[in-house]
Amino acid sequence: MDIAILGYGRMGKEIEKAAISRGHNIVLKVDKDTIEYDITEADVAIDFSVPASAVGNIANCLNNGVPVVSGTTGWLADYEKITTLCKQRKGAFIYASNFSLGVNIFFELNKKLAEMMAPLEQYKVSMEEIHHTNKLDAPSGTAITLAEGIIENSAYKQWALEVAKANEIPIVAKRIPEVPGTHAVMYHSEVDTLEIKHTAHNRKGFALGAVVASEWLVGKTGVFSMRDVLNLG
Ligand SMILES: NC(=O)C1=CN([C@@H]2O[C@H](COP(=O)(O)OP(=O)(O)OC[C@H]3O[C@@H](n4cnc5c(N)ncnc54)[C@H](O)[C@@H]3O)[C@@H](O)[C@H]2O)C=CC1
Ligand SMILES: O=C(O)C1=N[C@H](C(=O)O)C[C@H](O)C1
Repeated sequence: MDIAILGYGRMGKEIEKAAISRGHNIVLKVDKDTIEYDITEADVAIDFSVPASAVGNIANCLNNGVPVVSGTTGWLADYEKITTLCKQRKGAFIYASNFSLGVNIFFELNKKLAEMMAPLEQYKVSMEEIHHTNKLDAPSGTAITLAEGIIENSAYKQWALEVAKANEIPIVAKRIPEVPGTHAVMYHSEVDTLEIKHTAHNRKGFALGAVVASEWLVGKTGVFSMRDVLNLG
């Protein structure tokens, strides 16, 4: 396939390597100083840019009939606007806060665990995410997806950064140089702590997942998630 990379930063460069290793061509590399480009040169576009540019980049793909995979986090206030546009244009779109296989299995475990812990009032949930110091958003998109998975399956109503009220899930966001991404969900009681944790050792899993998602998306119409790509039900 001919792939456009929108955002040629840490992830854009990793996606380029993963795509080439799977036999694809990179026909466009768009970054903040790219003045003009024709997105229709690509069979599919993969956006890992910055929160402020993601919506414009995705809309440009959908308006030009190019399927688009989005991994950029921090723009979800406009998610409905994008999914509406995708349906209007009969386009193809996937967003995932995290494209790695391990985290997508972690998402499923987290939902199942939340369901099991929900009746046990002696346990209080909390979350921690750790990322490199260049990250623009907090909490991470992955932490938000994990919190949403708990909210769907328990009496918790909302998440909050650091200080949480009753019925809110407290998320601590730490920034430490070079950390690719670590997420933990903890249930504390007076007698013990139950913890599930995912630690990314590098960015290869995110990149491979995004390329696999782009291969899966081409030829389809609709709004999809990694659950569809990985057939997780
Ligand atoms: N969903 C997932 O699996 C993952 C998501 N991410 C997310 O991907 C995004 C990018 O992460 P990194 O590559 O680490 O950041 P980065 O800062 O290394 O790269 C972002 C790039 O986007 C460029 N950019 C700025 N404006 C642009 C525009 N208008 N069009 C195209 N590019 C533009 C920047 O100049 C920069 O090169 C972040 O939102 C991050 O949270 C990161 C890793 C995994
Ligand atoms: O910015 C990053 O680096 C990452 N961002 C994603 C997120 O916000 O969850 C995914 C991964 O944790 C790395």
